[in-house]
Amino acid sequence: MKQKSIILTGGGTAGHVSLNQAIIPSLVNEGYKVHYIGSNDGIEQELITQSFPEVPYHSISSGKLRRYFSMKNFTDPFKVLAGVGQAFSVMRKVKPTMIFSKGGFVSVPVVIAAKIAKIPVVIHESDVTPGLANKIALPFASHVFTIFQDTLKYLPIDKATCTGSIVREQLLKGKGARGKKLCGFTDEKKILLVMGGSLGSVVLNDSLRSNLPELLATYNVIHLCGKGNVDTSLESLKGYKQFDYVTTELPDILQAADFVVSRAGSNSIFEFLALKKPMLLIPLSASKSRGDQILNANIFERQGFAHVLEEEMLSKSTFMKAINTLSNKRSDYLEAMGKAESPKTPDEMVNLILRYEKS
Ligand SMILES: CC(=O)N[C@H]1[C@@H](OP(=O)(O)OP(=O)(O)OC[C@H]2O[C@@H](n3ccc(=O)[nH]c3=O)[C@H](O)[C@@H]2O)O[C@H](CO)[C@@H](O)[C@@H]1O
Repeated sequence: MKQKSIILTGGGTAGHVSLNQAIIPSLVNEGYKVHYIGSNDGIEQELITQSFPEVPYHSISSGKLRRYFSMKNFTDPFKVLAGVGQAFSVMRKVKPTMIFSKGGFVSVPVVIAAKIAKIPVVIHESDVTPGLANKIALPFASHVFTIFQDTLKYLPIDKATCTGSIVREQLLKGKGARGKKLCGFTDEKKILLVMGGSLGSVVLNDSLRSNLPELLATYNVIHLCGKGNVDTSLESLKGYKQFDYVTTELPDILQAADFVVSRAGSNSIFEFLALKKPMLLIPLSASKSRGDQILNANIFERQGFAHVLEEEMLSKSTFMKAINTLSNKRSDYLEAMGKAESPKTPDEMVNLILRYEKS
């Protein structure tokens, strides 16, 4: 029997790739030949080709979908059109039984091409409110899966299902001792992990660094600061370890951490929840985004998993005060997180997705 193929897409930031990384091993176990369509300059190319060399990566052209005025708004539709053509020819060659899209700009031409090629599309939305790319993709999709229950109210009732979170299995297998060794931490101080999402956050980086002398008196700090944001002048500081972006090291680093300070991208916060890490969330403000992280963060705070500090309220003193709250209420957060639903396994998610493939 001929091996079945499936095409995954999604990118722009790691938040639009994480779930794909999680399900690739399960799809391969199910006997599928997995292909990936992404852009040629997005983070997805590195994440997929480095971890899954057996997955053919097809890069296409795609345009950014902006909510603001830019001259590029006149040229990008042509890039999207070119991307549709490129994605269509990949589909004719690969003949997939379905497309799974995790969103992000690059997924738009892929989903449109799938409609033209009459290939079923399933999409996934991990934030409370659907992102722009997924909103555009929705009419072309057979089904949409969500992590948050609240997302269902923004979607057609007959084609949406909430599955809860899925965390890549590798992240659950870290060793704290290895994480500490990697950072060169030898004393018994608690470890604070600061992570500004997959791209890093200048706001979080600045807040942390302005409080470092005070923080290092009590904590060891691991800082995932984003590509190009390592401050070499701080490299010799005892108890402070910076990385721009980590891949295979992340499970050990997460395991080593006692607390987390983070943006509120949905993949990250569900990973912290799965690993029971009390978290201070500083969501990306509504002035810089559609406000999705604020909604994600508020839901976590209501459930007792997180303390939230709005970006507009962020200062040297509110940052330190929030860290103290996190530390003082650590056992309350752990108790609430202990009662949370466990994430779905990648195998369970794959079984749900494959229900929509072309027979
Ligand atoms: C600026 C922006 O558009 N942010 C969006 C983006 O965030 P972003 O891409 O930051 O997404 P998430 O926080 O959801 O996920 C980040 C992923 O990167 C991984 N990671 C991070 C740092 C690192 O060094 N190594 C590593 O592997 C994390 O484990 C996680 O799986 O997508 C999210 C999910 O749609 C949205 O909620 C965010 O609003």
